Amino acid sequence: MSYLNARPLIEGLDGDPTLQVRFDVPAGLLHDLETGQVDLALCPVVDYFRSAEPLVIVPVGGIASEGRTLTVRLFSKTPIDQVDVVHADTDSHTSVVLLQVLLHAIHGRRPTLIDYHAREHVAGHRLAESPEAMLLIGDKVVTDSPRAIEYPYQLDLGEAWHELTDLPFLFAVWMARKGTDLGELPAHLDRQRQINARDIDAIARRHAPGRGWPSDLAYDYLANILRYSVSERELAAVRRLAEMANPLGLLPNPRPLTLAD
Ligand SMILES: C=C(O[C@@H]1C=C(C(=O)O)C=C[C@H]1O)C(=O)O
Repeated sequence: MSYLNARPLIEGLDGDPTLQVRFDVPAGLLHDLETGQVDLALCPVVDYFRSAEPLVIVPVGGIASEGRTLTVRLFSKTPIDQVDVVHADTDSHTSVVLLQVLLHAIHGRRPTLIDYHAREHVAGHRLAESPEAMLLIGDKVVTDSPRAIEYPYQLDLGEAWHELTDLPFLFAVWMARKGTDLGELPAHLDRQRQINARDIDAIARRHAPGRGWPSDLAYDYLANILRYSVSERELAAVRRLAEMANPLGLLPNPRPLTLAD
């Protein structure tokens, strides 16, 4: 996964001669996992329910927040309870489902969603069309943030989820195809995450400038806003999301969560 928020899980792995690491936006990862091009991917959690191949969750690391995320946000020109069309970032799988679940649960709304190639439109401030409402995820929310004067109504999806459910939210987690022999890899990833947790300041300073993040904000984001370990509460959030999304027809295959052994 190519965003800054994956570095606390990835740092140290991409220089490891025993591993081959590939980077893509979240929505690109499932394909590589399904087609066997990679053994393990930090997939959006909804991919677990959508994959053509049965997957297992490898709960040694994920991207989660307990409350606000900073980078998963709906930007709107109209009040959130009146939004009826949303341009949704095609980098995302999970947040597109989460947004629909939240708007339905909080405001009783079922907006129409339109695919939005946000990286092309937003990056470089080429906001040619300027949609009425748009869901954006990842680094671009900070580095190419839409102007508050144009988008005065904003919703942080992690915060709205926490207010609704009192749970953290898990956006992405390591997944593998069921039956893949991962050997020592899960233990290795678990260890690396723990090593990186002691080094977040250096990780933020190393990766912020190249991505256009202010270093202090990158540190706050990685150290205080997001979390990377996966406990029973994060898994409970995935189950709750699936329960809420299923009646809306968003996750037609509500499989029980299978964890890698
Ligand atoms: C917090 C974030 O979580 C992300 C959101 C994802 C999604 O919506 O599918 C997938 C992976 C995570 O990186 C973010 O990238 O802003």
